Amino acid sequence: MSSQRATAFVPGHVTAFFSAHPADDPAVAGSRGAGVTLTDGVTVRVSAPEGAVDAPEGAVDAPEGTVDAPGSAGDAGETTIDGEAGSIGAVDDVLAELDALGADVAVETDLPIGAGFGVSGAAALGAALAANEAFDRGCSENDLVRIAHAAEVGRGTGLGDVVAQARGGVPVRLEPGAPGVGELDGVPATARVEYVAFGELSTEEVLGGDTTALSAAGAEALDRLRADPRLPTLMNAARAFARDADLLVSEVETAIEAVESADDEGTEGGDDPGAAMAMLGRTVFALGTGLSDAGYDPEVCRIDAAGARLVDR
Ligand SMILES: Nc1ncnc2c1ncn2[C@@H]1O[C@H](COP(=O)(O)OP(=O)(O)OP(=O)(O)O)[C@@H](O)[C@H]1O
Ligand SMILES: CC(C)(CO)[C@@H](O)C(=O)[O-]
Repeated sequence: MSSQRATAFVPGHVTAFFSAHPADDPAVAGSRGAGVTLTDGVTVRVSAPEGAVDAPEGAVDAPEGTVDAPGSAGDAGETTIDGEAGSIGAVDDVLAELDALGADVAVETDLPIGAGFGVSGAAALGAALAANEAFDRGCSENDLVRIAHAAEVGRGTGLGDVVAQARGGVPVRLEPGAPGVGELDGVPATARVEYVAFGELSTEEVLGGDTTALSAAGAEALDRLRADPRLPTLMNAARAFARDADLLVSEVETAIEAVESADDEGTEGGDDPGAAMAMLGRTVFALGTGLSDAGYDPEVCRIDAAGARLVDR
């Protein structure tokens, strides 16, 4: 059935550690690693222009010349980010792939952009889910994840966020790539998540540089998590990764240390999973109450249980 407007919600995704696996084929390119998906995420509403969706049988024809031919994309639509005109390259590429360039796209998020929450991947995947529905394109979920993954990888704004966001929970990327190529597992867990974003770190710059040392550290972290798929091990491996990959920024290092000290002084005996750096942003995240215990004023959400989905809005 065709509908002219559809909305999707896609969880934010914080990568705890990763190794980069570039390839010419964007479905094969990606990352290994692990992270957490968040109940804080990105909502994407797509509106198809009149006439861009095949009219149901028996529908009255619109007067000639007033609408585009059924199925055509028509003139380029508008994208807004939190109500302001803007653009996200991966979203444009998703719309082009779905022959939906005429769509108006409204991206809404409380998450900061460029600070390690995978907002561009979420926007791309949300646009794919919502445009498929609004334009009645008939793609499967795997098709849409593939399209969004290829757009995100093609733009250099992420490698593994889209597949993780499609899954939800605590995704572990065992093999890089889109559905049918990559392989996912997960840590079966839920938790409160706290985070403080201090600023942006350019994904394109890090991925465009030499990733050899980073990827070696990411491979080691993944081995540790596979041997013990639990949240404290995820956070320990993430802290070691940020240090070994030489990505740790000073504000985040200070916050991680403050969380550790507050935990040592706590009455519970220092068993909190602690804090780590969000890849790739100047952002610290903690599982539990570590950041608030350490005197920060963090945003608070939870691990998202469901993954990307269409919503009634
Ligand atoms: N206000 C904005 N600030 C930063 N980027 C923006 C903004 N508006 C649109 N963009 C676009 O959004 C994309 C941001 O991608 P980028 O990979 O830097 O961030 P991200 O997806 O939020 O997360 P991550 O840091 O996890 O990779 C880019 O394509 C950029 O051009
Ligand atoms: C490269 C990356 C860290 C950017 O957010 C992420 O996409 C990932 O883990 O592949």
